[in-house]
Amino acid sequence: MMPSLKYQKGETVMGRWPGSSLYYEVKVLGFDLKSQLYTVIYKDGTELELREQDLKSTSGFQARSRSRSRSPGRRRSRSRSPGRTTRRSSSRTAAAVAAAAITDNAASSRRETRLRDVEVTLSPLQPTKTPENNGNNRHEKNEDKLKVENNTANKINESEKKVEAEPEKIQGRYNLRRRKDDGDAKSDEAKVEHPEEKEAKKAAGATFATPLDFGGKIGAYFWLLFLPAWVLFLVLHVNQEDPSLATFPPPLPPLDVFWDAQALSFIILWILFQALLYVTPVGKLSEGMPLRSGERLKYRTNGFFAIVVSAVAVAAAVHYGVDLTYIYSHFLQLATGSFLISFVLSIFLYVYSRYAAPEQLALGGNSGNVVYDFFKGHELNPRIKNFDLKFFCEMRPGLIGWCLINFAMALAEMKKQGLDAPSNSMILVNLFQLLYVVDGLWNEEAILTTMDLMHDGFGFMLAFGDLVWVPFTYTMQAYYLVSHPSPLSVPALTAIVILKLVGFYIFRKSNSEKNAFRRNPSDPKLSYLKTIPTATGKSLLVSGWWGMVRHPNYLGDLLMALAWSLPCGFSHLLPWYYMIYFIILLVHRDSRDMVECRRKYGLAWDEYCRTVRYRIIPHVY
Ligand SMILES: NC(=O)C1=CN([C@@H]2O[C@H](COP(=O)(O)OP(=O)(O)OC[C@H]3O[C@@H](n4cnc5c(N)ncnc54)[C@H](OP(=O)(O)O)[C@@H]3O)[C@@H](O)[C@H]2O)C=CC1
Ligand SMILES: CC(C)=CCC[C@@H](C)[C@H]1CC=C2C3=C(CC[C@@]21C)[C@@]1(C)CC[C@H](O)C(C)(C)[C@@H]1CC3
Repeated sequence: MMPSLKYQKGETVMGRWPGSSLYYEVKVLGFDLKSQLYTVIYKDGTELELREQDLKSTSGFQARSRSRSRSPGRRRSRSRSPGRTTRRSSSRTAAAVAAAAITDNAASSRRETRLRDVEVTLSPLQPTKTPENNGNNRHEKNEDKLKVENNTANKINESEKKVEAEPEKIQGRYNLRRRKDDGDAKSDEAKVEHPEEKEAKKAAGATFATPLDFGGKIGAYFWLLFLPAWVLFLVLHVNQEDPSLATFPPPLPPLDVFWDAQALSFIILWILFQALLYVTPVGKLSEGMPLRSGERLKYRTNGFFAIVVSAVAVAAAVHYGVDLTYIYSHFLQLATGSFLISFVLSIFLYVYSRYAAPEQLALGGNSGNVVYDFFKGHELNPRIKNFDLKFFCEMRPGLIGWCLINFAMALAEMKKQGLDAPSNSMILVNLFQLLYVVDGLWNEEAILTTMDLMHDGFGFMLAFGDLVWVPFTYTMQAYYLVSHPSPLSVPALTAIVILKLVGFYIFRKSNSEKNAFRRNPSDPKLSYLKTIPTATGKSLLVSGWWGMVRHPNYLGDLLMALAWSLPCGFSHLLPWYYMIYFIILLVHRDSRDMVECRRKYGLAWDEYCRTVRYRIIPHVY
């Protein structure tokens, strides 16, 4: 029993879908005094947390005529209603709706049919205007007040073929979030929000979290210590004459060897140089995916410009006598300097996030545990004015620095081995990884639809990953080749190049296909693709690359990783480190994504998984 509460445990009431005015039948499971939120469960088993204002007694609802609900005008107004969301529950609720959407549909064998061009048809009910309704949600008077029977809610009506319409219209029909063209989000919010709602929202944002990853709170301590230790191990290990497991662990140098003020200042200069290029008003301003608030951030996607200018600057420096092999000889000190910067940045990010609005926090980094949130990233998109720290760090200093380090290793190899030109293996590693980075920067906009940008907060994991892990461990193959020549026969070289190109083709095509689809689902160029609609407004691709396996981009990436290690031969495990790490990383990312998508899309995701059975490698995994 929950005394003196409006709704009691076990009671069946109507719960609002945050961001819309749709109501679903839910059962009250509990009430959290601290956050002042009710935990409710939908008929499909999805749990979420709602504020009292978003719950209504069932008696206040009555059935609405079907024809009214289907009128395009009404549909439009519904999709455009202000997204006064309960942040804490929005994504789980979306899953609930998605689940409802597919319930009636799951049994039918839609897999063989063309899955695109289907319409989500709601069977809504309208609440009568009871004093309770009016009292709790005054601002809703002008909204459609709808109740949807949970188990019959969003029928996939195959008979009603949706005409290939302009994207606006299609999004208007499905997208239940606030859209940019609905006007200024903040002013709308201001119109409808009451002080007590603000408080509830604050609480919602402050306490909601998705399930903990990476071993939870204890895991966060572990990773905080393990990741820097592992980089240190690799750097010391690769520096040995014999980097085999027989010389494990590598000897630890005296502490003063780690520190070099000059190395630190070079790193700072490099980051500032990249920051300068980032803010240069050259290149496109791209829009990110809609945030929970419905807002879309703008990003300066001038990465290709940045790498071209950086290459010119590096070439000029070499021309004027700068010895880039400094990077090889001071690798440890440069790594230490980068680590310090990433650590200080992470502390800044965490402190900065304490001043962020609840809706700006990352759901996955909002556990309430300082260490976990520090590690995972508390704020989703920390920005200083328009300078997006996560986007910048992920795409610029580390990524372009990776190519710079590889180039320096090629020069170091020539110097150390007395060569006039780098070895074939070194050229392959340099060109392959350069292609990877240049491609990432050329298609920089595509990163806006990846997990890191959409879901992961910016904290130690990514700051360290971007500034230390990428430049100082992804360069292991090139570093290894400096003192461990690995000659390649022509057939071996040809086979490796083919492998790289096949991997690259799969990687690029699949990433571009998803990115194009997410940006404009009704792009005529994608009209041949089959999709599963979900009630969140987004559809899932079930043919093309994303119909082959659930992560075709990971498959391409893994083939490329193999092509990066093969030129180093099989004498040591060290150059295979990236391949091994990458398998672990991508399998874990795939699992994280499965959990996230299951939560977002509910049964529609299960339907996708039934249709596309393999995760990364067709018929294997
Ligand atoms: N070199 C490196 O160190 C690393 C490279 N990468 C590479 O970065 C790229 C991005 O990877 P990552 O961010 O992990 O994941 P994805 O780019 O694959 O993004 C996953 C998201 O795509 C959407 N999605 C999933 N399935 C479908 C579908 N069937 N139809 C439409 N949309 C779908 C979902 O988001 P929603 O539905 O919300 O849009 C899902 O959350 C990959 O190529 C990966 O290989 C990644 C990590 C490290
Ligand atoms: C163990 C640990 C510290 C994990 C951090 C993981 C990060 C190193 C990676 C997470 C996702 C990444 C991506 C790229 C680099 C590595 C990180 C930051 C990426 C920028 C590489 C270039 C690609 O073209 C890409 C843009 C698709 C890719 C995006 C994901």
